[in-house]
Amino acid sequence: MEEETAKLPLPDTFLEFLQTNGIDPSIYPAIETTPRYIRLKPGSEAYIEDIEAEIKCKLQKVNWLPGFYSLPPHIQIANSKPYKEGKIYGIDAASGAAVLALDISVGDHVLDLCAAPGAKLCMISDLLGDSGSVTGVDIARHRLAACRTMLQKYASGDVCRLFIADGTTFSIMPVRDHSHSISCEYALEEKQDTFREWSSRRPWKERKRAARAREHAASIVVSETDHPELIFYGQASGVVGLSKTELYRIVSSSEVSSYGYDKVLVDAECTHDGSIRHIQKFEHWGWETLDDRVLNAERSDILTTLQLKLLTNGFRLLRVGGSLVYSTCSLTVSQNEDVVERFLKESSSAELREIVAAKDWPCKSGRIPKTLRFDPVTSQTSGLFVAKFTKLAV
Ligand SMILES: C[S@@+](CC[C@H](N)C(=O)[O-])C[C@H]1O[C@@H](n2cnc3c(N)ncnc32)[C@H](O)[C@@H]1O
Repeated sequence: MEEETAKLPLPDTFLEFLQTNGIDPSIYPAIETTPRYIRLKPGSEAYIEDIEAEIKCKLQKVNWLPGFYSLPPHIQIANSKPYKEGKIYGIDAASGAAVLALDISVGDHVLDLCAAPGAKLCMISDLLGDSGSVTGVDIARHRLAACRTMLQKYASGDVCRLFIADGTTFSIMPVRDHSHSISCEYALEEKQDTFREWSSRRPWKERKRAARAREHAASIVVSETDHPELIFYGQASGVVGLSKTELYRIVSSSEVSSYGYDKVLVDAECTHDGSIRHIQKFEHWGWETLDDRVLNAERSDILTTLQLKLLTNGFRLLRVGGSLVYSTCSLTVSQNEDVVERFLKESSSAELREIVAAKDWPCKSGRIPKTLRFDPVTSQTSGLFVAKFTKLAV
């Protein structure tokens, strides 16, 4: 281990950080051998041989994760034809596992509270097909715009809607009743105030208003007093034909218990220290920037407070009996098990659940039983922490 650590190009401050957090530094050199992963767009199975020919390598099926294939670490897919044509997604297998942990069923209404840039949201949407709905929320406009581009590229957006919003206060319910979108009478009554089919060419007035909002928004942060800005909705997302009053309706907690989301993913903002490819980028960015983006951030309470708030609000929007998955690509205890413990202490209706599918996954248990940790050495994936909760009736 000492030999491996000595070979790392990691600065001492980061090594100290890893030691303090009980993180094995040998996960970083493992980048040389950790495979990359792709997920096939459903319907592209027939093109496997063409895809292999285009990216010039054999795809290895990931037996524990349907639709996923591994590639040697040096293979780049971004300029390949199948990637540009939307036949394959670049997504780590651990991220795929976090989505599978949600156990999505046909017709589910799913909330993805930190959605951008959207690899998991696309997977959720593909699992739903043309049933249910996906609501993606993110506070960063440019990142959520990239998510919209991804949905359009893969033609996966039909049941999706995307809101720029603060996930700690987001309150919009899923649209369970789509009858408004087929009722002409209703559409006529609400004509002035009703969402029509989404188009990238927004009416002039709306574009002007959005541009004004952008100017006023302090950098990327959304004003808490504004309604969340809807930047995309698909034809079957339940938004078409809905009035703005209906969309932004405030609901009581008892309504949420029955009509809230069936599944919620909180893939929370974190220090990304488990993402080996992210950490590798500091070689280009300059290791000194690691201090601000990882080390100081981890030391500050702001990040863990944000994570707890995102988890708490995501859980608030869940219906009774629904499931929530909390994940981060940090491997520190403070951003994972500690957040889970604080949340369970404060939320009497929350119960930590075993992730049943995980019996076949190459990961280990977190410090709290039923939570999971993926890392490059154990799992041959990027680092990820995953915990699953259900909402009890109290
Ligand atoms: C780990 S990334 C999510 C990755 C995403 N789930 C995916 O699969 O592509 C965390 C995201 O949280 C967003 N974020 C940070 N603070 C937020 C907040 N208060 N509300 C909503 N999103 C937030 C960031 O902009 C970032 O896009």
